[in-house]
Amino acid sequence: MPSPFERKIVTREALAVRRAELPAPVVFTNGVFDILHRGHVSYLAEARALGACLIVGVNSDTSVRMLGKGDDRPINREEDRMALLAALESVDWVVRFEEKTPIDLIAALRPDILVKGGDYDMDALPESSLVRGWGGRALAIPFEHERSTTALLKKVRAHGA
Ligand SMILES: Nc1ncnc2c1ncn2[C@@H]1O[C@H](COP(=O)(O)OP(=O)(O)OP(=O)(O)O)[C@@H](O)[C@H]1O
Ligand SMILES: O=P(O)(O)O[C@@H]1O[C@H]([C@H](O)CO)[C@@H](O)[C@H](O)[C@@H]1O
Repeated sequence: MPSPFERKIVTREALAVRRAELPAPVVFTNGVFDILHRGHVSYLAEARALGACLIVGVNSDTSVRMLGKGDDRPINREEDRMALLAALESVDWVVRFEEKTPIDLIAALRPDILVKGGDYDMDALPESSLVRGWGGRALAIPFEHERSTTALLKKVRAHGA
């Protein structure tokens, strides 16, 4: 039987239908979240605190392979990455996207606030212009903890060598 938190995992279509009844401001972020770490959970908590609900767009496995992160990525398959995110208190909804970028998903959900971590220059992202186009905000949350999936994998491989 699925865990209760798995109810947070929904399709783009189902969430778009419910968009009008979501508590505002609606915050949106996206990413691969291949090996969940402290940097992720801290920024997701901060993102949630910016609004009344948080939607996380998650790259499908096919979509991750388009990003060039490495032949062995993702390490964790999409169902697992989405379940871990859904188990977090800060996360209200988890939605998979199949494309290389979350542009179509953002256009379907029209969030009030778009958030990424501090490794992104928001002014350089087409997603930011999209959200700003309907009066929304786009901002990056500065890193509090220097962590990354890539660094963790390097560490694991160095120990295994
Ligand atoms: N250390 C961190 N602190 C805060 N936010 C982070 C951190 N690392 C990543 N993020 C944010 O988390 C989201 C998902 O990032 P991502 O999956 O690329 O994490 P990552 O650990 O950097 O992975 P990879 O090493 O595979 O690129 C992005 O919005 C990114 O800006
Ligand atoms: O986990 P990542 O590498 O932060 O996720 C990517 O973010 C991209 C970003 O929103 C724009 O460069 C996005 O295009 C990509 O699909 C991943 O979600």
